[in-house]
Amino acid sequence: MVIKNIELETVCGITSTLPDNTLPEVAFAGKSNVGKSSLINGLMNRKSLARTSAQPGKTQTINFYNINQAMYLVDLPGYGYAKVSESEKKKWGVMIENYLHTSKQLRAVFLLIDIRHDPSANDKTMYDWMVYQGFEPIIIATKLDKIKRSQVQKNIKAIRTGLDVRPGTKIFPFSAETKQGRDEIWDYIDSLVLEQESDEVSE
Ligand SMILES: Nc1nc2c(ncn2[C@@H]2O[C@H](COP(=O)(O)OP(=O)(O)OP(=O)(O)O)[C@@H](O)[C@H]2O)c(=O)[nH]1
Ligand SMILES: [Mg+2]
Repeated sequence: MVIKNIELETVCGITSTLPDNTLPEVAFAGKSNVGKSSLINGLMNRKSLARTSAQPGKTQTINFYNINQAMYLVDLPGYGYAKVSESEKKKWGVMIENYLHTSKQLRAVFLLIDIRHDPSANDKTMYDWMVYQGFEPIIIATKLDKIKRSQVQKNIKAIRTGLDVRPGTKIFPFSAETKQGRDEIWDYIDSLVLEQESDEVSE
């Protein structure tokens, strides 16, 4: 995707109505601080359009970035952030699940896992829930720059095992620091969006 034009078009809080978008969407889920907003900045070639923070719990709304008037990248709040109250956590959970459940334009869900750590129980619950909802989650192993190159395959295997992913599940390693993995992720997103365009032509 050659980025020509980006707009943060919609920001949805807990009580907002979700937009009735007509363009395809791809969404990025994962625990707080895993690097969702940083990945979206990396994909958009922007330093800080999506706000990021070393403190978990930065993104508290669902943010829709319109790319080239062709599609949306959707930044979700993280789960598993200990400092948020139980009731707040529940509301965020409901907001995320409601979006994933009801969006008509969602073409793919990416689940981000920190490449340094085995997936947590929350990660596994999220993965299983997505599969149960009929998604084929694509995994992005984030913070690739934080481990040695010789560790990469071993850690990716640990993510595969920890989530017990379905055979054939794609796992893309990515670093927001070096942008390694960016082109592969865009190629994959492009293939999803272009698929829809060719469907429209043939209809
Ligand atoms: N070294 C390194 N740091 C990263 C990478 N991706 C994210 N970070 C850092 O990790 C922290 C969290 O990144 P965010 O992008 O805000 O994470 P998030 O998943 O959006 O977090 P919430 O919005 O709180 O759910 C920030 O300090 C980032 O700079 C990466 O690939 N490499
Ligand atoms: Mg964020």
